[in-house]
Amino acid sequence: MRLIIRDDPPAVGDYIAQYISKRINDFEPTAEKPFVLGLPTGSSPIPTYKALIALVKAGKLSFKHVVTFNMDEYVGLPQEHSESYHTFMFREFFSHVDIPPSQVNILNGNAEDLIAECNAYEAKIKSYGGIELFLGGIGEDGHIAFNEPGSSLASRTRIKTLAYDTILANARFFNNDVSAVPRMALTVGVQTVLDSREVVVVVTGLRKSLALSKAIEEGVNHLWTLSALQLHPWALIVADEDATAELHVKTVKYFQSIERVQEEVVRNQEALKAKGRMVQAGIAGHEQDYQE
Ligand SMILES: N[C@@H]1[C@@H](O)[C@H](O)[C@@H](COP(=O)(O)O)O[C@@H]1O
Repeated sequence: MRLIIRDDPPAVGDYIAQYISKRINDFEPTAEKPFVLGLPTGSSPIPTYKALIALVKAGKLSFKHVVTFNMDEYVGLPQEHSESYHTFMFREFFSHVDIPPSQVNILNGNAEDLIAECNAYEAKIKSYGGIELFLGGIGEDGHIAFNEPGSSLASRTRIKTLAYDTILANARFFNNDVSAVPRMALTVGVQTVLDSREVVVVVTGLRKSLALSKAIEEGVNHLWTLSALQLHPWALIVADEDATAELHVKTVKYFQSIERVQEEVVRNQEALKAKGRMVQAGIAGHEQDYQE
């Protein structure tokens, strides 16, 4: 796992957008071989979405051959409701980039058969050969997607009852009316996230600091579902300074030293590539990056 620390949410957003952009561009997606991207909602990814939109507008990135799968959706909230994750995604991101709407996948929380909807979602992800990169956020209780404390770490897409903490936290999007927050959601499982080839998680703000320390400084634990990332071979958390408040100085220093080494490795790899050796050795793109 790697942890990158930046000063504030906009700097976190810029870092992640550059990172995702590089991944997509290196992948060279086509209609036959699209880049499959998992996406979250919430306020934390908004700076990333803004920075990705800017890259598209600058002609440096295209979503034409990207297929997306969103993490979750409320159950029973009309799709056109201002706080449905469907509305959120089009408002904050999809309407501003060149992705064909037919390549956007979001769980239908109003499906007649919710279990069939979840199973079909898993099957559709599989039909694309899995998710290349899953971007995620976390709740204050360390949940990823809507995998609330106590969720099975082997879980897949399913119906979830929201934890009281999450209902309270999300009431801010419903005029602070707790009774207006849906009680259930459809969500990808922890295992669905772990199955993707790469996971990138944005963690910003002081209110996420306890969850971050629980997830990376303690053991894998179903009460802090983000901690399952410790089992992933290619996981990256990008946090702002505020979110690191509960971490040990030693932890922060360790990850900062990794970042320095990583920069050096990437520089060396790029120098080698420039000399044409990488191509001969058959090493290209994704594999050349440094991983802890
Ligand atoms: N289901 C979503 C999560 O995917 C998201 O990570 C979390 C945090 O939201 P925010 O970024 O607004 O703190 O909110 C909801 O619970």
